[in-house]
Amino acid sequence: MSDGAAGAAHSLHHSWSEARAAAAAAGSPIPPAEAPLSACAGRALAKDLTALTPLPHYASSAMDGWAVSGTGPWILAEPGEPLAAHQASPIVTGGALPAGARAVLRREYGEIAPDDEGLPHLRLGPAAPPGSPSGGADLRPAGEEAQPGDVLLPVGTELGPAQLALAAIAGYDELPVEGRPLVRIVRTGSEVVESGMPEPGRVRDVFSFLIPPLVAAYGGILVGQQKIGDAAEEWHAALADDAVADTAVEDAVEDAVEDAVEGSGSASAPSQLGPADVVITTGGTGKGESDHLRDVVARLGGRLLVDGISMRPGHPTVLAELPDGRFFVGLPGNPLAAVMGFLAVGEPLLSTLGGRPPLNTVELPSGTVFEPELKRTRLVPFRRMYGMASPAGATGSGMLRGLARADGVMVIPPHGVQLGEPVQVLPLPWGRPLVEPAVETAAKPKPKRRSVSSKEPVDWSALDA
Ligand SMILES: Nc1nc2c(c(=O)[nH]1)N[C@H]1C(S)=C(S)[C@@H](COP(=O)(O)OP(=O)(O)OC[C@H]3O[C@@H](n4cnc5c(N)ncnc54)[C@H](O)[C@@H]3O)O[C@H]1N2
Ligand code: MOO
Repeated sequence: MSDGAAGAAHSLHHSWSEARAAAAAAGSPIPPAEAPLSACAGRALAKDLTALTPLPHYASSAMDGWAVSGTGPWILAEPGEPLAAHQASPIVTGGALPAGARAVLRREYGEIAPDDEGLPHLRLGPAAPPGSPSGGADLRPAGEEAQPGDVLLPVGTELGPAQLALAAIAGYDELPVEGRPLVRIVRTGSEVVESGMPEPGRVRDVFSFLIPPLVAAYGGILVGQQKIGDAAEEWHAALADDAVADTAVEDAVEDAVEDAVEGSGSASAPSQLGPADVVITTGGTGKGESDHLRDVVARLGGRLLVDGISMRPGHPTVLAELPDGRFFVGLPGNPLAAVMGFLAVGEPLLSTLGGRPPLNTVELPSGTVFEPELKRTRLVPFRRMYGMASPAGATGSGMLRGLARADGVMVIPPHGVQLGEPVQVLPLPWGRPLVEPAVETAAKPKPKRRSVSSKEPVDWSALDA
């Protein structure tokens, strides 16, 4: 460890609330930017999305059949050629209407038969409704959905599948979206294995499952994951941002953004290196020989903002800032400690960078007594039972059973908590809601009985009442 880092470490030991405040104040919201459509899922539009052209942008057929002009019988013209009166040409659903077409005759309503001179012509078949096709039948006029300049989606709209589909059909390849932090995860530890039941001394990786959903829940976009061992040079190579100037790597990152968005929160997240606003490391926060985080921060000219938090578990958590503007969030290797470290500094940092307020605690009555434990906040996974927060059990720093059944995390102050006393709690993104959803008590008005005309669509909504 360098002198500078060691010197800073002592004075940077924060309380739980100081650490959260320091992380929230460390950065400022990332400005809006254009992003490829494939990287926009879950993000909010930074400007109104307007129609660039009429929607649809050309007049087309809504049915397979013939585009026709005037009344039948019709002389057959080549597909796509302009039609004069009493001419028709074959057309498929979605096909561009030829100039002069006034309607579409569905395939099942027409038949091709020889005329008096033995030439094939189109006439109405026996199944055709009388008078068909009426003018405009089975056409999709250009601009029937929107005119150029119409607002398709207002600023602030969260982009989901339907909104992205609308943007795509309106011809957009990129959208202006709210700024969101790009996040890279570097998992460390030569003892960590990725599959199977490891031998003693080795451990199965948990962070590829735990961290990506936390990143996504608090507004980060995962752009890459990497696993390294314990060598100092490996750490340095992984955390130095040499990759930024490398266009091949930038391409890889673009692919990674797409993969991360498609499989958001999945364990099969990409493993490419790439530029990121925030790098989250796991393990190596201790002061052992294989713990290099603080050294690398010092070597890269960075500054420790938080170096240890008076909390349990997760006390060795680190937050650092680099001269290139990146942040490092150093999470302890113990699984539960890492989640708590993430809640302490990762969540407020990502929320701020994404332009959102940090997560708020809510109050629940404590289902048990916590004796005082001076100078240390305890973070305890709990289950909501009968409206109270009850510790989930098996909540040691290296354990996961408690977390696996928890709805949220109790923030126990150093002076302890009495049974039934309100305690601050934080939600977990995968937990049940911490507050019971309000029960709807107002009686719904009884739907009026009315006769249903066979021509009107039937309103089945009364069945939902
Ligand atoms: N002498 C001291 N030793 C330790 C202290 C201390 O104050 N003095 N603090 C302890 C506390 S508290 C914690 S928390 C850990 C922090 O450890 P590190 O962040 O340095 O992490 P590692 O030593 O690399 O690993 C700790 C533990 O976590 C397991 N691990 C690591 N990565 C993974 C992973 N991807 N999936 C599952 N488990 C993982 C690793 O095998 C170790 O068992 O330090 C204490 N020691
Ligand atoms: O702070 Mo450690 O996180 O208790 O195991």
